[in-house]
Amino acid sequence: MTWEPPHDGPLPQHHHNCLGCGDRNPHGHHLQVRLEGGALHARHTFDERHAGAPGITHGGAIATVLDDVFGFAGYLIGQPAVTRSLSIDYDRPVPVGAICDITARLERREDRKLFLTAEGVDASGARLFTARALFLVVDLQHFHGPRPPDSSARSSRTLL
Ligand SMILES: CCCCC/C=C\C/C=C\C/C=C\C/C=C\CCCC(=O)SCCNC(=O)CCNC(=O)[C@H](O)C(C)(C)COP(=O)(O)OP(=O)(O)OC[C@H]1O[C@@H](n2cnc3c(N)ncnc32)[C@H](O)[C@@H]1OP(=O)(O)O
Repeated sequence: MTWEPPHDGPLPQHHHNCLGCGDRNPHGHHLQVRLEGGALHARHTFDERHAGAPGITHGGAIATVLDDVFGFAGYLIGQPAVTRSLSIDYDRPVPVGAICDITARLERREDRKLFLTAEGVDASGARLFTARALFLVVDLQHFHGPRPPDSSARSSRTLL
């Protein structure tokens, strides 16, 4: 079967329990990631569950969201890929409850290595954070380790 690049629009979640994008993870961010002109986009609002200092989003929550948005790069190339390295510059505090627009791009590919960049901005366009990541393409065997007991969470609408 020939793989075709996806069209602009919403991309499928990684799987239902994914911490970033899974629709059935009660602790998840429920990200909805879209492809727009070759870039990955997510509009997200962190809430009180994601606070570090009062009213300010925890840096780890931002890292989770960035990692997951980068994880959609697999859809750009038609192969799964996982994080090998993730680096974040936190430029400004991200207020809890404020809209955050995240854009990630695949800058280049070298064999299995995907070099990615991302930026998050607030509603006024001010930069909140930037990030770089190295993802490595893996085969589906990579995911065939121990499985969660609730295998019913998988469906044909998801990859895993
Ligand atoms: C059939 C159709 C499929 C269609 C698929 C479509 C879409 C896919 C969608 C979803 C995929 C599914 C879900 C996952 C996606 C997202 C979830 C969010 C993201 C995550 O949550 S994901 C979990 C966290 N993640 C991990 O759980 C990884 C743990 N880890 C490992 O499993 C191994 O670590 C592995 C396999 C990554 C690599 O292991 P390895 O042994 O194969 O590779 P190695 O380490 O040797 O590195 C290879 C080359 O990278 C160079 N290199 C290494 N580090 C570097 C650095 N920092 N800077 C520059 N270069 C570097 C080396 O120097 C070498 O370079 P060279 O090849 O040139 O020698």
